Amino acid sequence: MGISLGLPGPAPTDPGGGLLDTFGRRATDLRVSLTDKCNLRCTYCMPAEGLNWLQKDQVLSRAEIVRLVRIGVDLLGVRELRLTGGEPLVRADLVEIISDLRTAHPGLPISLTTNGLGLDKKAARLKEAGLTRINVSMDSLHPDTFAQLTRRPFLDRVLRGIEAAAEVGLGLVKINAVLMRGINDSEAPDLLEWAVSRGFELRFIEQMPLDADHGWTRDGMITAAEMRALLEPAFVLTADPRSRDGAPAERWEVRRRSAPETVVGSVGIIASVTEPFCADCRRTRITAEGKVMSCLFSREETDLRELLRSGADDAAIARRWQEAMWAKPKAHGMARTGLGAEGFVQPDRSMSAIGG
Ligand SMILES: Nc1nc2c(ncn2[C@@H]2O[C@H](COP(=O)(O)OP(=O)(O)OP(=O)(O)O)[C@@H](O)[C@H]2O)c(=O)[nH]1
Ligand SMILES: C[S@@+](CC[C@H](N)C(=O)[O-])C[C@H]1O[C@@H](n2cnc3c(N)ncnc32)[C@H](O)[C@@H]1O
Ligand code: SF4
Ligand code: SF4
Repeated sequence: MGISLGLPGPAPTDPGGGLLDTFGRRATDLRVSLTDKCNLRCTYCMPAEGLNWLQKDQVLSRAEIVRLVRIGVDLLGVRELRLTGGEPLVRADLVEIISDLRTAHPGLPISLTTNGLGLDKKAARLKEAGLTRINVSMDSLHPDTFAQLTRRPFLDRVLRGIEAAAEVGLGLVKINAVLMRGINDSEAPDLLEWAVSRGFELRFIEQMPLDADHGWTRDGMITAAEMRALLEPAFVLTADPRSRDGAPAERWEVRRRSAPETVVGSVGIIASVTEPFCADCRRTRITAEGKVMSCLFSREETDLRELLRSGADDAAIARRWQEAMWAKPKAHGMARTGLGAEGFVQPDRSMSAIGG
């Protein structure tokens, strides 16, 4: 695939141009999906029966991942790396991949987004291999609600994983919770109390239309404004003075209403639907099978695996990556923001198959 028709001129081809798009944004934050497989079936992401998993040889190998990251960092201005999936912990060579990446890039921030299953056994090795930080997804502290949302009864195992990550010092542990109406929305204050009392940074996430079941509706989702209202009876939230710096999460300082003089932590709200942050988007994604997706909602994908496997040199791969990013849509895969609005088409890929 080349440059989209109608773009103002060709993509910059000197590597110094970085991963620039036609709206002047430069991607410096690389998200690599290590696998499409997962051991949970979250209702807002996967269908109950799972998906047609990629064959082993369709998935990027350890060496291919390391090479792509090196091209991103050394030639294209990537400054931060996130490993995700699917569920990255199901990848047997995860520790080795991180270790290779750390050896190649001693100063690169490398973080992992995971559902936490099996993290209790791997946290120490991940830290030793050079992982900088970790985000763990956990939507509920009630076993039944957790099982309803993930279709698996594994809350205890996730909690053990979070504890282990904190114990080995995997940076500031962030917890991701998608709020779903009538399921876990009433739990928002309890989740926040749990997180601040343990020193974790909780982030509430607006549900996006990226579920394989296509069950998302604009009216059904919990908005950022509702999230803040849900927290208000128990907490005072004030804008966090730290710079947002292109992050999806808008951060708020948290004080308990019962003791409003003390800041007890911070909470993030990720409002991809109602308060989008596309104008400052710095992301480039690579799927588990080696396709560049310039936006979570892109309908265009650019294959790098074929180049990797056909002997192309680094410069050719960098150029194809630059072309893909040059064609990045303005917002939400379109020329304007508007998830669920008229003209919006949900991508064929669900969140797990993109790399959330
Ligand atoms: N619209 C949109 N939402 C995103 C994007 N990247 C992540 N998100 C949302 O943000 C949530 C949290 O992502 P994480 O992988 O935990 O990390 P992060 O918030 O990007 O990064 P850190 O705060 O630095 O850890 C995801 O579950 C998505 O719902 C993006 O590029 N676009
Ligand atoms: C796709 S998962 C991949 C990593 C890992 N399996 C996990 O769950 O953390 C990454 C993040 O995407 C979020 N996510 C999945 N589907 C979503 C959706 N439809 N809307 C918003 N966030 C979603 C999950 O809650 C999780 O925090
Ligand atoms: S959100 Fe993460 S844990 Fe849940 S089904 Fe999707 S990939 Fe798996
Ligand atoms: S929807 Fe696309 S443009 Fe908007 S923040 Fe996400 S990846 Fe960036």
